[in-house]
Amino acid sequence: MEFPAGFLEKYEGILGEEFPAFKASFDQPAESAYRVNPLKAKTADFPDAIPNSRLGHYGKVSGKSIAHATGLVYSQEPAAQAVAELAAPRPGMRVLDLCAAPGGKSTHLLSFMENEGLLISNEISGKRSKILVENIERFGAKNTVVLNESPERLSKVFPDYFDLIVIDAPCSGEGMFRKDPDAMQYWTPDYPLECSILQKEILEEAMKMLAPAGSLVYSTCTWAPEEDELMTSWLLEQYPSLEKTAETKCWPHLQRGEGQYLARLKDRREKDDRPKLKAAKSNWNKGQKELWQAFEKEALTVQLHGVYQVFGDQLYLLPEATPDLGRLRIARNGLHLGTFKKNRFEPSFALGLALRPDEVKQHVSLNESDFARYVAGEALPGQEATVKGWVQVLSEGNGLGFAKVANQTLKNYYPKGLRFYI
Ligand SMILES: C[S@@+](CC[C@H](N)C(=O)[O-])C[C@H]1O[C@@H](n2cnc3c(N)ncnc32)[C@H](O)[C@@H]1O
Repeated sequence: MEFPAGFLEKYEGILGEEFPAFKASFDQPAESAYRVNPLKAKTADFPDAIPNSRLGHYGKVSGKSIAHATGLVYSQEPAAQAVAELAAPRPGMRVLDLCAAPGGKSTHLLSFMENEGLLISNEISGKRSKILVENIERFGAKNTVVLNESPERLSKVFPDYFDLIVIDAPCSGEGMFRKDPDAMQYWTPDYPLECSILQKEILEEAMKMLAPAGSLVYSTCTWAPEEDELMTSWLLEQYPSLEKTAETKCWPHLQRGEGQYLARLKDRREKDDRPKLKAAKSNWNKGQKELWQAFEKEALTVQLHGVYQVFGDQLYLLPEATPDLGRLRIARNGLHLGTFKKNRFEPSFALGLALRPDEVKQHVSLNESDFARYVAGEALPGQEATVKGWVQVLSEGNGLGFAKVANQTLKNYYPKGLRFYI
């Protein structure tokens, strides 16, 4: 592997005797892994569990597999899995993932939250926030708002608000060099210092949003001390109420995985009354409420609770305690429930991914060959005569959207932008 000038010399100085093993690790293939999603109703036996990880397994999953399409698995290399494993929020917490796309840490955080509390998953880049939404939806999140904002604008809306903030910072990316050699193109000896300046700006805004007694988890996928240990020291100096409660660095010559640094800092201020933020409010009209309730009664076995908001003809459900998001740029206003059509309601694909089968009255289960036809957008004739109207489509026991059955044919609602051929 060709490294940028100055990179090997830097790590020879830092690692000393360990350096030859570090250098040799780049001759090995990058390590692949994935996590299993505990929010899904039906799981499976996956081999090769990662030691000391609650959800991780070594190995590759195909993006065209049923497990991937239904959100049962999420590909993430092993070292990156250490971040949310350390953060591990409890259900009911207010959590912010400030630099979230494409969603590796956010979906892992969700795995610990049991769909209770609130996750604000934020991504500054508009394009990347769309991929984040897709991944959050596939995961089946019911308690997540995706924002497309700068840290500065967020900190004005959420002062002292979050119990846990994860900052998986934009960084010099040295830990990705083996997996993605293109990541080397930006590296110069000064690049880590340049990244550290941006990281300080992001951390300053994050600290304005940390609730008293909250925790901040800071991570990078680089080994550069300027962005890792020195950044944590800077935080401890700037914010005397913080205490370091964990710090780890992952090296490819010492463990199976790529590069990662992570630190957890706990705020020692007394837990007192936080500023009360204005709550988000339902904004639907009577007719819209009736159309949703008619659908709920016809198709679901449960009633959904939260704040119902309509944008244009789209209906969303926010967790009960969501604050008013004001003028923030919203990429996903909670769970997308569906679309108001003339005198009827059409459920969304996201709702069919998020609901467990026992929350829906009718289902159509796809075998492997029907799955291939369904994700390619085909209608599926030959359904049972007793099945009519909205059904949740299941594959290997997990939801894969809603579809409508009429005249024994399943009409395909699989989103056009997600269709693929196997
Ligand atoms: C390391 S990546 C995040 C990876 C993500 N946490 C995951 O696990 O999938 C860092 C993210 O920070 C975003 N970013 C870049 N500049 C930023 C800034 N000034 N403030 C906040 N986020 C920024 C990038 O767009 C990128 O998506």
